[in-house]
Amino acid sequence: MSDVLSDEEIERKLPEGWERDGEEITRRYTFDDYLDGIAFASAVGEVAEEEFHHPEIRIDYEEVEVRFTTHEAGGITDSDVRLAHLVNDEY
Ligand SMILES: C[C@H](O)[C@H](O)[C@H]1CNC2=NC(N)=NC(=O)C2=N1
Repeated sequence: MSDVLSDEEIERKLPEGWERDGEEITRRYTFDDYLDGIAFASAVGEVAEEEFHHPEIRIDYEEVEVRFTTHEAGGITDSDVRLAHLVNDEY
């Protein structure tokens, strides 16, 4: 099981555009077209399933919010950081 990161490690490891919110890391992605957001969310789901580490995804008009935490560890781990980088690569 991944170990929960310290506050300092989290701040140091946050990928571009991501921020900490309690025991989660999160980023909002914006789109010119609603269906582009839908396609992005689907791509995020594919990555999550491939990596077996799943985010909370909120789809709004022209915006998609992605949130990661490691449920099994009860906090933010390197798995969350790794997936956040992979999600950035889908944007
Ligand atoms: C039972 C547990 O949910 C699974 O082992 C996997 C699936 N996807 C997961 N996703 C996230 N974000 N955290 C987990 O701890 C996790 N665990």
